[in-house]
Amino acid sequence: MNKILEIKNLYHSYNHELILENINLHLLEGEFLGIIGPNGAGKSTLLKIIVGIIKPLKGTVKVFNKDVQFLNEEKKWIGYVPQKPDLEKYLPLKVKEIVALGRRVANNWQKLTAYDFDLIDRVMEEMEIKDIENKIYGELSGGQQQRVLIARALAQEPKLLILDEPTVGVDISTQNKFYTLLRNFKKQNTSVILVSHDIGIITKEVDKLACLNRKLYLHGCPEEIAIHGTLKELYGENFLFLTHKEE
Ligand SMILES: Nc1ncnc2c1ncn2[C@@H]1O[C@H](COP(=O)(O)OP(=O)(O)OP(=O)(O)O)[C@@H](O)[C@H]1O
Repeated sequence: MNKILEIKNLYHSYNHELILENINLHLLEGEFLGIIGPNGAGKSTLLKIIVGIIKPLKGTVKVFNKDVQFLNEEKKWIGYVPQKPDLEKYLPLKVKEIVALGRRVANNWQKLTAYDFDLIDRVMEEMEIKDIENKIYGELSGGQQQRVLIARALAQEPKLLILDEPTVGVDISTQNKFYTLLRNFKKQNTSVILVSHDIGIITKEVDKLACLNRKLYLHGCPEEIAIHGTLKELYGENFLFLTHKEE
């Protein structure tokens, strides 16, 4: 199977403080990787490096077998839902216009076709925002905005979908639909990287789990890795709370 992502000996620092240390991981086509770790562990930073927003201090990051800094056309195959999007940018836009932006990236800013419009409608229906398609993004609730951003990424039909805590502020019913959607992606061979604090759900849904706290503690199948000991190491005794007291 094709390698979608390969990270080797990655380091990153902010203001001389090491945030990511010797990270090595890879992702195959159609795989679903979950990343967990406490606040400040470097998860968002790692995603930003994978997307190419931040240049790492050291190490290599290959996406679609190419150095991420040199991606051109391939950039449109990456769908990214950031944790804290730049809201100002979208304020005057309607919901359907933001979702269409995702589609425009994918079709190289050409005139939208019937297929594009159909897809935009479909993802809005899937994320249950069709009824608010004419509302202004900046006037929506946090959870609604999050659904719009997910729909925008889906409209890109990405080969690699990167989600930074996408279900924060989203109600349970939408969360469930969202995870069903992610399972469908797997069938279409889309690779997914999901950062979440919901360890209960993430360990159930993903193929591979990466436990990060500046270093990568574990990277493997959730069933195979000794998650109990690692969570304790990552989170301290509070890990029981994080795992819904199931451990
Ligand atoms: N632009 C920046 N400049 C300086 N420090 C930063 C910057 N971005 C993040 N940091 C710091 O780097 C560390 C890792 O941040 P990051 O957002 O990657 O963590 P995280 O694991 O995503 O955390 P959370 O779970 O709270 O979202 C934190 O200590 C943060 O304060």
